[in-house]
Amino acid sequence: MPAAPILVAVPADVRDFDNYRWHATPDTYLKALTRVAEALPIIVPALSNEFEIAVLLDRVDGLMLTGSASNVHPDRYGVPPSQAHEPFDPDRDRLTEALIRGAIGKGVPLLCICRGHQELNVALGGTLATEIQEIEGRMDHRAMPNKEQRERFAIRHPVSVTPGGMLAGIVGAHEIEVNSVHRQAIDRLAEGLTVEATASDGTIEAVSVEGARAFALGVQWHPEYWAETDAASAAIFEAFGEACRDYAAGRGR
Ligand SMILES: N[C@@H](CCC(=O)NCCCC(=O)O)C(=O)O
Repeated sequence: MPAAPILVAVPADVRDFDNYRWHATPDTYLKALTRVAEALPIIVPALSNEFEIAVLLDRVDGLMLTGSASNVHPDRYGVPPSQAHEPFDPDRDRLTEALIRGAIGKGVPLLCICRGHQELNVALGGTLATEIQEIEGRMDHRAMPNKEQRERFAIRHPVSVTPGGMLAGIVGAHEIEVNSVHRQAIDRLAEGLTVEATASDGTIEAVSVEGARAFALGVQWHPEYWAETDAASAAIFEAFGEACRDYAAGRGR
């Protein structure tokens, strides 16, 4: 880790355990940021009514959204909520929507993973499909239930990377193997997003923000899980770290 590392904001999930309400984020994302992007992660509590988003964004060099078992509340994309959409984390939804819009507006580098990729689409006006494994022609993108993390993240499938796109430039391949731990996916793509990768069943696996002033990428899979061992996963975190360093240098940090 450099002496003056870049600072990357990581919005927290809200979880209740041990008789407390926690604002927390999984360690895999934090280690991928420190070890591969060479960034210092700053976990941001999902208390967006307690501070100014703009003040936070003024102080960080990047924003990374993690995956989570919770789903974006369907009210945010105009679909009536049902049990199939649960569980929810409304405080995270409120925080991430404001951060995504603020980061894109300001040109802060943005990496959105799994739930984060779905949040990016919703924040820009798109919608999500739920329980996609029940839709005719779609694959099962869920992890095996009740297994250890090593086994849950072991199931891979290929994704086709859009030739000439931002992701292709990062991973240097037309096809990569990705892990898959989700049951929702982008349904209507938000205006302003470009598809960067798709699965063979048509699932949108990666997007970028058209005309973004900095790195702005969403991936439906989990590069953080293999960031130290898989070339494509490492390349995504390295490129994000580089973009954050460029952004920091551009504003004299
Ligand atoms: N909840 C959404 C997002 C999926 C996601 O972010 N998965 C990360 C891992 C969650 C886990 O470990 O269970 C969906 O299911 O599509």
